[in-house]
Amino acid sequence: MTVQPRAEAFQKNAVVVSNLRRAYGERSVIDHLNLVIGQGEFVVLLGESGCGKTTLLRALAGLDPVQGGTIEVPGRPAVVFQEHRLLPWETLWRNVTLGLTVADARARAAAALGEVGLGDRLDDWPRNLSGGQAQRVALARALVQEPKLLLLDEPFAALDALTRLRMHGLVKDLVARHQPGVLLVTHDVDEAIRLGDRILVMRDGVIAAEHRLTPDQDVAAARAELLSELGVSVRNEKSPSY
Ligand SMILES: Nc1ncnc2c1ncn2[C@@H]1O[C@H](COP(=O)(O)OP(=O)(O)OP(=O)(O)O)[C@@H](O)[C@H]1O
Repeated sequence: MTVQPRAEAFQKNAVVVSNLRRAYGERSVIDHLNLVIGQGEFVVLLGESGCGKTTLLRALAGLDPVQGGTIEVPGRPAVVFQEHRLLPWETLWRNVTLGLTVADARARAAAALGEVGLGDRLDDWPRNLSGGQAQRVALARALVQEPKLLLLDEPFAALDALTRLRMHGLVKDLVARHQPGVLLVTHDVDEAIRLGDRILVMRDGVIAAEHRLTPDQDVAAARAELLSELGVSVRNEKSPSY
């Protein structure tokens, strides 16, 4: 279990999770988990299938009840899922501002869609979008809420490799501009290294390891270490066997 330095917990707009417990019946899936996400910090949660990543994300989103501990989130988090979850009967700009009660909704949607490169598609329909474009609309819909916490549950997993790389660049830019705290759930070690300021390796409902990445990071070494923590054997650092 990783306990963050106390100083971080007092940072403005930080997300603070203390001693979190989430159980299904008698079975604990998350047990005494502690986590701090600073404003503008990009945290990646990496872990094998079934270790509790989505459970943690859903608890942070306020979608599920918890059985112990506390979660402090500034404002209402925005979530982007693996599927875009756009409403097919609404135009793109209406999808982006659905649930927002603001007078200038169309202008806000135009700005958000502009930021994801779809400023000329306001009146288009979800059915006319590629997978990557639909995920960009989902991102615009999240960012238009100006969240202090952005939760990303494998939003790039269904995209082809090239589109995924482009989305990484876009998300990195958007986060730098808007400065929400981010928690990204992924299985993809390279995605974690590319995007994260900090990578948390989750195992059996707790954070088993933590890596803070620096710009001059030795990527091959970080990848080898993460794969080993995930229990994946590698033949050598340059050609991981996954
Ligand atoms: N509604 C539920 N009822 C009972 N058990 C559940 C429920 N949802 C999840 N679980 C269990 O909780 C554990 C963690 O699930 P979770 O979906 O958080 O894992 P994950 O790390 O996100 O996995 P994946 O990477 O495959 O999505 C699993 O053992 C799963 O079977």
